[in-house]
Amino acid sequence: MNKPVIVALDFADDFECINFLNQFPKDQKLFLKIGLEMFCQFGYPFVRNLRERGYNIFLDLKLHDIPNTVKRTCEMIAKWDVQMLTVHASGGAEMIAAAKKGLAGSDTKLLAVTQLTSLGQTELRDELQVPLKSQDYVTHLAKLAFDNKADGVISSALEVPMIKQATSEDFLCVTPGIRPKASQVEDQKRVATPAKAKTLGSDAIVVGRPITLAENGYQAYMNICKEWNK
Ligand SMILES: O=c1ccn([C@@H]2O[C@H](COP(=O)(O)O)[C@@H](O)[C@H]2O)c(=O)[nH]1
Repeated sequence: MNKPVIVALDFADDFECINFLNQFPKDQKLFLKIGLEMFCQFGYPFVRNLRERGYNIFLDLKLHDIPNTVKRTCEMIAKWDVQMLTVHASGGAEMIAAAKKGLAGSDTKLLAVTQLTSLGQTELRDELQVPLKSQDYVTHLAKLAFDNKADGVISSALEVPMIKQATSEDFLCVTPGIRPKASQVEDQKRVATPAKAKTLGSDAIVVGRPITLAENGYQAYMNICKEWNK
């Protein structure tokens, strides 16, 4: 897989989303992330519609439930021909393994979310009561995901070298929390620029608001691609 810039489609309505996509040239091969906001409103027909238009799809549902429920959900999603799906690594070894079993026979990559990029060291310690350093916690969850046959993880770009060292160079590190130098950080805590993510070895970056809220979304996307592909 080429190292893609994945655009997070966090829109309140599908009309706004399609208008956004119409800014891009027809032959632009886009990798799109559908998250909870759009999936809860528009469901599978929306996913199918975008697949039929030729887009690659990262379905970011962050599943987190008992193993049987996650497995049965993954069996359904396995029929949807999406390229990536997320579960929470903190759901545990059995749940991650069950998700992978559910996806058997499909080409969907299973990615486990480690520590959300909106959580920093303070939140980890004071709110979640995890006594580890953020990088160690992320690496621990990544190792759990690797040992239970996930294809990769979601982390910040900052942890990628440690994750690759603890798992394998081929273990996918897909990194949100990407902020080009000039943009606001908003609710993200562990952030990196596209250039920094590339240097650190991310396999794909996920970018939402710096593109979707830009005055010219296409130009913002192209600027990020230029920095990422340099
Ligand atoms: O740890 C995580 C896991 C998922 N996300 C998702 O990525 C995008 C980021 O959007 P921005 O607007 O670029 O902040 C968003 O859809 C999140 O749900 C994440 O940010 N961090």
